[in-house]
Amino acid sequence: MSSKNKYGRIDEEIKGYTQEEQPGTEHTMDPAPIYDADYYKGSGKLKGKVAIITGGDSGIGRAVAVAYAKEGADLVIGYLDEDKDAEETKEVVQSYGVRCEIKSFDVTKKSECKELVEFTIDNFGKLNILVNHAGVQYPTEDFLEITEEQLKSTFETNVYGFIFMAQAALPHLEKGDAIVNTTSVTAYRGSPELIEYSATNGAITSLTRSLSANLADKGIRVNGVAPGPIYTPLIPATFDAEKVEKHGHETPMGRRGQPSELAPCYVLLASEDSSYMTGQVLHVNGGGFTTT
Ligand SMILES: NC(=O)C1=CN([C@@H]2O[C@H](COP(=O)(O)OP(=O)(O)OC[C@H]3O[C@@H](n4cnc5c(N)ncnc54)[C@H](O)[C@@H]3O)[C@@H](O)[C@H]2O)C=CC1
Ligand SMILES: CC(=O)C(C)=O
Repeated sequence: MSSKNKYGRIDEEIKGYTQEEQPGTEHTMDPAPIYDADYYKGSGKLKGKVAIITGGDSGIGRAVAVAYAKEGADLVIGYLDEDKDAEETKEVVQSYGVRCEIKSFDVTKKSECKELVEFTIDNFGKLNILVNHAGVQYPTEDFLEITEEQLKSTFETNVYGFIFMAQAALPHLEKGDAIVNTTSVTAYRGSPELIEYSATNGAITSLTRSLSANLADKGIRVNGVAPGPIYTPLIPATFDAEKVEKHGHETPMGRRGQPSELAPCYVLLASEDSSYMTGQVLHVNGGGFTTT
């Protein structure tokens, strides 16, 4: 296990490199992302809860899985096809004494989203928390080169997938349960080369606000987290080596974030500690970006 937290690694310079395909893989990343902060101690905030995390095999999703495990939640991890990462996540999560099941699925297919939820109910008998995190991005400098296929993939994964998962989960959610959606800083400040991706994140932010209003009277809360530049497989799998090397350098804090630095926000939004919060987005981005 490569990434127990060391504060000393947070500022680490990273030499640029890339991965061949998306989704990328975490077990091939060097240095490995930090997903398990040893200063983060659980205190039973999610004890007895069952959570689904889409895209939970790696990156931010993996760090959320580890923090949820430390807080006592049983987990189902949904992911596209990165079996080795998913197995590794399952192993780490289980080391914290909770149950974890993993399932490969395609979030763009409504039927497979339904199957992931049914798999959860079959294994755990209930569902309390849905973390919508699976996503794709295709950096494209020339707006005219955004193909219909790319547009479809981005919207079907990042927007349709979130809605399909929420629809599948809703019949099982009760008062006190929660949905947490991952959006992005790009929804708030735009991105010249992630145009349709930023638009999907704008949609996720709006979805979060609207669904929160729709479900408020049921006592089901819907909130979001908007990460800035975070070191995950998505980055070397989609950006060139120079961008990977400089990722996050533009932020006021002058560095990329690590997945472990976001996980506490996902714990907060899933737990009773945020019982009067709904329709909100927490911004974890190294500072300075517009957050309204
Ligand atoms: N890493 C970053 O700098 C930022 C990431 N984000 C968001 O984080 C999410 C990406 O996660 P990261 O943790 O960065 O990277 P990651 O590469 O670890 O995660 C991507 C996940 O999406 C899943 N996925 C992709 N297509 C799928 C499909 N069709 N069906 C099921 N699962 C699918 C993959 O299996 C993988 O687990 C996205 O929603 C992205 O918008 C937002 C802002 C910044
Ligand atoms: C900011 C953002 O969404 C990425 C992927 O860098």
